[in-house]
Amino acid sequence: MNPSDRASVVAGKTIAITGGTGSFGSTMARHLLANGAAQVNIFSRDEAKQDAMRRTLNDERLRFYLGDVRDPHSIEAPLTGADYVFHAAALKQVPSCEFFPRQAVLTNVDGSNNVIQAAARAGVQSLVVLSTDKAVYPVNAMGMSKGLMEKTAQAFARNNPDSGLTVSITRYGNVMYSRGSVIPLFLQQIDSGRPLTVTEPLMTRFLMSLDESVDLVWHAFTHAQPGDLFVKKAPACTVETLARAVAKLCDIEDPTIQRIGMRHGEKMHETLLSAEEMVKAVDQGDYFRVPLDARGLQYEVYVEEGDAGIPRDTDYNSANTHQLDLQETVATLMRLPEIRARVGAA
Ligand SMILES: O=c1ccn([C@@H]2O[C@H](COP(=O)(O)OP(=O)(O)O[C@H]3O[C@H](CO)[C@@H](O)[C@H](O)[C@H]3O)[C@@H](O)[C@H]2O)c(=O)[nH]1
Repeated sequence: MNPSDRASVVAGKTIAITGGTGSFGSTMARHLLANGAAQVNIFSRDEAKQDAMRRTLNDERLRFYLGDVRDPHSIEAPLTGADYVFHAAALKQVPSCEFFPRQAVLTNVDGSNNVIQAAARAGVQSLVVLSTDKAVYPVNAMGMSKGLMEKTAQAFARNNPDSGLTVSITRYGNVMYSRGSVIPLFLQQIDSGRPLTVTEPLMTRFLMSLDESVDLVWHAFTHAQPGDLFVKKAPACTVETLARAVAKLCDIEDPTIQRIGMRHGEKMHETLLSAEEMVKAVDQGDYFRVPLDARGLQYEVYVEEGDAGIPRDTDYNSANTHQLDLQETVATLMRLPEIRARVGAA
């Protein structure tokens, strides 16, 4: 989609973003304002971040709402009059959700359901909920709660075919340089002369930039049918390659690597689409779209009339996607503004 198409979609519209002060939310807000949105409602729990965003963006089309997705009343005001909603509010840290799984359920499952119900009541046209590769074949509480959020969104679409609300889902992998993630950690370790802590050298992760995650959400909300799920195709690399690439950018050819082992709830490889989803996935070039399974519970009808094929494809994971080598990983990192600023490139 080119920039003028984006403008035609959001010009004059009101858009609400839950978790709007996070890195996704604030980047999306900038895009929406630049494309002529009439109003952008930022909903989050963090008054200090809201104040900082108000000062930094300094745009009277921004409205700020304090609240928590766990509190259904607090969501009503920012969704009233909204045409589109992006639901990014979540508990996202894998280790903390392992220690407090009930908190993950309250925010990621119940809170997301509150957002979906409030959006339907408010007459919102399109709601995109943000999920993660960790929701597929989940092994940790964060991924399990995000998986249930996806099921809640799909069930809403299946159970409310006459609703004016289109709910869709985007899943993405690791967003490079996101707060608390491994790339800024490796840079800190280099700065303080410490070894680079690598969990398992051969562990792989999909790599995406923040801009690519925003592109995916744009793609979803301009192409979605109710209940659709979208992923963006992405390359991956091993964490050892990532560590060596970050070191190389700092002119260190042979960094000291300390192996620390897997953390709570981690997987060796992440999966963006399960084998079962790959069977149904529509290849849209840079994206896969997985349509809603809109069947009811009377499966015999579908076996006689429909496709009784058994899922037989393989999943789309961070070990079978394109693997970036050291040079490619360096080049990928160099596309990030934070890295370019750091190494003094133009
Ligand atoms: O000291 C460290 C810390 C992490 N890692 C590895 O680096 C990779 C990335 O780790 P991290 O940046 O902490 O991200 P993840 O734990 O993979 O989770 C991130 O990526 C998810 C998408 O997969 C998001 O949903 C989460 O919110 C986000 O924290 C993983 O393989 C880790 O094992 C290391 O090697 N050394």
